Amino acid sequence: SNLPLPPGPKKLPVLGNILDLPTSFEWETYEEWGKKYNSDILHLNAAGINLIVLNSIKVTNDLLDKRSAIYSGRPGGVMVLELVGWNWLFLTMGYGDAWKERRRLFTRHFHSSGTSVHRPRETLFVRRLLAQLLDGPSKGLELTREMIGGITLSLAYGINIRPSNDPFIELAEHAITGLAESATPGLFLVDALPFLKYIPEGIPGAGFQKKARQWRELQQRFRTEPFERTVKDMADGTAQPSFVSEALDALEGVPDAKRRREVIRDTAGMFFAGGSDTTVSAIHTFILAMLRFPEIQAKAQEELDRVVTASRLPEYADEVDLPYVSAIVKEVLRWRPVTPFPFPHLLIEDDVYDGYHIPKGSIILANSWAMLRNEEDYPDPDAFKPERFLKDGKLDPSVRDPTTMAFGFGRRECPGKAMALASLWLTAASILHTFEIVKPLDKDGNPIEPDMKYSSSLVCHPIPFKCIIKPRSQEAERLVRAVADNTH
Ligand code: HEM
Repeated sequence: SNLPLPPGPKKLPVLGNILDLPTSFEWETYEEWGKKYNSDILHLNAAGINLIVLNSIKVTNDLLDKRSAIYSGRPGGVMVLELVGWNWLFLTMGYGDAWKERRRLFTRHFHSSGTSVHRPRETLFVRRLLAQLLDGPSKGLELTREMIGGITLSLAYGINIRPSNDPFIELAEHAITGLAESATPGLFLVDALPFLKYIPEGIPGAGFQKKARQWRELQQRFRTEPFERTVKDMADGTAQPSFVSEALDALEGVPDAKRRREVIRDTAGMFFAGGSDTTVSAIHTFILAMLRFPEIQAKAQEELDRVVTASRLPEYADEVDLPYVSAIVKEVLRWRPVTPFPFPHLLIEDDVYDGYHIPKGSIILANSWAMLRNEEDYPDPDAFKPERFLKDGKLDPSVRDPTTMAFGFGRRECPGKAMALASLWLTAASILHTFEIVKPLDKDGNPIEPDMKYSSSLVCHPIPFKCIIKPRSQEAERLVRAVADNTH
């Protein structure tokens, strides 16, 4: 093409920008570069690989949404993922038939009966969480992580998850730690240096080889063990309804059943792989924000007391009458995005945009972090301010909804969005209604302030912090125990 590439930092021969590329909190550097080069679309080159960074909602919508037929690939042959063997997750698959088949299977499960598939199970697990918090007020972070793991595994496999130390949750957690680490955006650059692949394990600096071997073993167990358990439970007649049981039932008499069974097995893995760490990150940010801003917590509790009253727990049907709680959920997703850089897309054909040539094979990085903090839509973006979404006591539809950016874009948009929002909303409403989130005290009786730091990875988490989640009143404690007794 005779057209120029989008602007970006000066490139060295062969290496391109590889020496300039940030390896942590990349989204912040790319936002700064956007300002420096006065462009919402940037071009970088990592030793021959074209990277296109999109820093605004307009450019991202124009390309990833409106031209999604050519912007929905995934960078193939990501070496680290291949080494660990995660290519069976459809999150990592290119835009082709294998991806389409799995994505269709996944979404059909939720579309057929909508929210009734996941909400009852989410309600059960959230209520169980409340009872567990009574006995472990300082274990909020661990208990919410186990709860989300339980919801995703239960919906995928119908396995009866133990309230704590469940072996399937532990296996899945360990396996996904490997995925999260190996999929960190900076590590994509290892692909630009393919010789790293051949360095023997013992050599210093090649530690990732050894890690990759351990991660591979866990990945293989995660792929098969929970699925085989459901198959066994179905044979014994003890299986609870789940994605796997319903999809396998529908296979009766279908040709090609062996291959399809493998497709079902691998699609089921996406529930935990896509839905666990992400939703946990959002819930932990919610807890952190409530700890840091007690006045916002109190306002939400005032709303809950008025609408739900102390005699019962919040339910999904209350959502429309609890705009402040809903605004908190939106602000959680905006203020500290779970995936500041969603999983990269790949452009599968040459394209032209705004007078720029965008080469086929470019890796597209949509900077959700920059979009969710743009000052035009969200003045004073650093502040945690649920009020920005409200007008006259209602959600204000004229304020851009962060959920249109927090869950990715185009045909690759997160298919678990509704489930994630439901889990997050009910957890937030239920904890706020019955508990108070407070800072623990040090030995001198002073409150321990959370340091508000975050990890830099594909899925970002607050660095673990201390908090106490204690019942708001004896009445609240009695209510939680009574409901828990009825749920078991
Ligand atoms: C707060 C929670 C969540 C957030 C922030 C989140 C965010 C994302 C993002 C940003 C993507 C990439 C989109 C893109 O490429 O443009 C994605 C993909 C995906 N998510 Fe989620 N997600 C969440 C929860 C869930 C849940 C609960 C599930 C399943 C039960 C799930 C399943 C998936 C799957 C299967 C994909 C791959 C889609 C594809 O490549 O076609 N996610 N998610």
